[in-house]
Amino acid sequence: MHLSWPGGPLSGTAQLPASKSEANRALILQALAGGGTIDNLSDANDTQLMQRLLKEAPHTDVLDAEDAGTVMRFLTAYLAVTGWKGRLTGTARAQERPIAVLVDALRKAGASITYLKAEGYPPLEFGGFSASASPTELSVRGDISSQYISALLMLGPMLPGGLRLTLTGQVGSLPYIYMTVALMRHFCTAVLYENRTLEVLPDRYRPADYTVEADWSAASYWYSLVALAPAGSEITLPGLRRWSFQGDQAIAKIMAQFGVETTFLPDAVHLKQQPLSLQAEIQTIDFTDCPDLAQTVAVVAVALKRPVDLTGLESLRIKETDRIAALQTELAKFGGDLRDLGDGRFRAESNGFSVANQSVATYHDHRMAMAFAPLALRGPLHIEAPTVVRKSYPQFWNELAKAGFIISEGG
Ligand SMILES: O=C(O)C1=C[C@@H](OP(=O)(O)O)[C@@H](O)[C@H](O)C1
Ligand SMILES: C=C(OP(=O)(O)O)C(=O)O
Repeated sequence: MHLSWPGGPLSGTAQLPASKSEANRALILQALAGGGTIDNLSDANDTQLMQRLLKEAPHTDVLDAEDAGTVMRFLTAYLAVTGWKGRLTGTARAQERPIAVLVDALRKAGASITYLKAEGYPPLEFGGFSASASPTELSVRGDISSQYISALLMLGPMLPGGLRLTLTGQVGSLPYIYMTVALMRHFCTAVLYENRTLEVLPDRYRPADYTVEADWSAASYWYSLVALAPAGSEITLPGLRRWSFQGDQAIAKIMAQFGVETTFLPDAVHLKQQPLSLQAEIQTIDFTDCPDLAQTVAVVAVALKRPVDLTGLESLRIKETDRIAALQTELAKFGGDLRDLGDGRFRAESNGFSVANQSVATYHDHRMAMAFAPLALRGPLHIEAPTVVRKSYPQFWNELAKAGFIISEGG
C-alpha cells in the first residue's frame, strides 16, 4: 500500500477503536458473571475473537485464539478452571509465545493441561479441572508476561479456596495488572494487594454494565502523527479520559518531550504540536510499564533526530514478532538505528534520516505498520501487508485517509 501526505498541517478529529485490553477483560468477567452489557466493543479482531470464542466454547472442543495474546492467555485460565475439555491453538507465531508460567500455575490449581507440540507453548489440550477446597497458593514470575497474572486473578474467585499469588522477579506491564484488579472490582470482586502478594477470596462475580474507553495504545499513533506533521498540526481524539485504567496513557507525558501538548476535554483529548525545545541531553524512557508504546516512540525519535535511550524492552522479543529485531531492520531503511548499548539500554537515533519510497515490512505485527505509517508525513512510503492492523485498529487506514493522507493499493 502506498501512503503519502499532500502537505500542510494535519487537523480534524480521528476515531479510535475501543481498548482491546479493557474489552477482553470485561468479556471474560461478563461470561463469569453471567450477564450485564458491555458498551463500545470495537471491531478489532482481538475483541471480536474473544467474544466469539467465549460463545463457542460450550459447543466445541477446538478453539483457535489466532495471534491474540490476551485471548490465548485469558482463555487458557478460563477454559481450565471452568473444566472445559478440548484443544486451544493459535497461529504459528502464537505457538512461539511462551505459556508455561500460566500452565504450571493452573496445573497446581487443579487443571489438567497438556502440550500438544512444544513443551511450554500452545497448542494446549484441556482435560478438566479438579479443584481443591483449600486456598491455592502460587508463586508466579512477573517478568515474562503480565497476562498470566491477569488471567489467574480473574479466575481466582472461582477457585473454591480462593487464590494467593506471590509475584517474583521484576514485574513488567504492571498497569495491566491494576487494570485487571479495577475491572474485577467493577464486577464486584475484591483483590487484596500487599507488596508482591495478591489475594482473591472465593466469590461470585455480579452482572454489571461496562463502557470500554477508547484505546490509548492506538492514540499513540496520532501523537506520532502530530509530532511529525508540519507546524500548526493538531487533532482531536474522542473517547479518551483523564482517569484511565490504561497504562498507555503514559504516551501523553512521553510525547510532551517530542513537542505534542495534550489537553483533556470532557470526553476527548486534543493534541497540538508545539515548537521542539532544544535537547539538553539524551533522555531515557522506561517501557517496562508500557511496552506497546516502544515502537511508536523509537520511530518518532529517529524521525525527529532526537535520540532517546529506551529501557524495559525485554518483553518485546516475545510479542507479535521480535519487535526489537523488526525495529532495527526497518529503521535502518530510513537511516535510523536502535542500537543495543548493553545493560538493557537501546538508543534510537538517526544517522541521516530520510523517507523516499522505502517499503516497510510489518512482520504480522499491527504495531509495526502503525508505528511506521506516520513517516509518510516526511515522504512517500510503502507499507507491506497493511491489513495486519485489523488486530487492534481495523479502521486505521480509513482514519488516515479521512485526515488527508493519499492512500493507494498495490505495488
Ligand atoms: O493484559 C493486556 O491486555 C496486555 C498486556 C501487555 O502484555 P504483556 O503483559 O505480555 O507485556 C501488552 O503488551 C498487551 O498488548 C496487552
Ligand atoms: C502485544 C500485544 O498484544 P497481545 O500480547 O495481546 O497479542 C499488542 O497488542 O501489542
